[in-house]
Amino acid sequence: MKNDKLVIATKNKGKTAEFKKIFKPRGIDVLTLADVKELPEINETGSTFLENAMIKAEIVSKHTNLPVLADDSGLIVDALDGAPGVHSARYAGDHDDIANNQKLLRNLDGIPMEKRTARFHTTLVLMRPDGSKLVSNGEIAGIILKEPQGNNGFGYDPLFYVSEKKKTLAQMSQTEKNEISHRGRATVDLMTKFDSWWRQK
Ligand SMILES: O=c1nc[nH]c2c1ncn2[C@H]1C[C@H](O)[C@@H](COP(=O)(O)OP(=O)(O)OP(=O)(O)O)O1
Ligand SMILES: [Mg+2]
Repeated sequence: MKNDKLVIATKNKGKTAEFKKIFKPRGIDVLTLADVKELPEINETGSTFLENAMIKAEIVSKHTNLPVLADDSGLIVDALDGAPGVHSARYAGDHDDIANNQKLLRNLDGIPMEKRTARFHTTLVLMRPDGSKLVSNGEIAGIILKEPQGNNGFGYDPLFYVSEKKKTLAQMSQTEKNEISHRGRATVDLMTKFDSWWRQK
């Protein structure tokens, strides 16, 4: 497993930091899209997390000729019939976390705490240039607060309250978040199959 390279197919700095923390201890050399030259355009046109993760994984693994891990994730809010869902990154503006959080709060205006239930979802696709792949999923349940709390993490973290921990994801350290988050859980699920998949070339 020494000198093995894995490209994380994300432009999201928050995701990148979380994945580096997870994969570096495994002796895997983690590259990101910042290391990829002449990256083709990636349009997330899928209607499911799986479709979008597949789009990212396919484009990047073909282009780099390396194994790639792609993450598509988002926030599913019950009172909004599952929105923003696959559109989480583009809910209010293109990758504008502050605008996205404000729009979420506006759309939940007047909704009482007990009806503000939500979950984060992650689908991971690990793919080789030959198209062979591993897929995993992870979720975490929470409640959307009426105002943000905490400065860690990224995206919707300051609004996402985890009852068991009595704090938001943005009030947790990266290690604490990885232990319980959708992304952390999807990664644990992936890792149960990873070692044997990674060795078979
Ligand atoms: O742990 C999380 N904590 C807070 N917010 C999160 C989290 N995980 C996903 N999210 C939100 C951020 C973004 O609004 C959307 C993901 O969209 P998604 O397309 O998967 O990622 P992205 O466009 O930011 O980066 P990229 O596609 O290059 O991986 O869900
Ligand atoms: Mg995206």
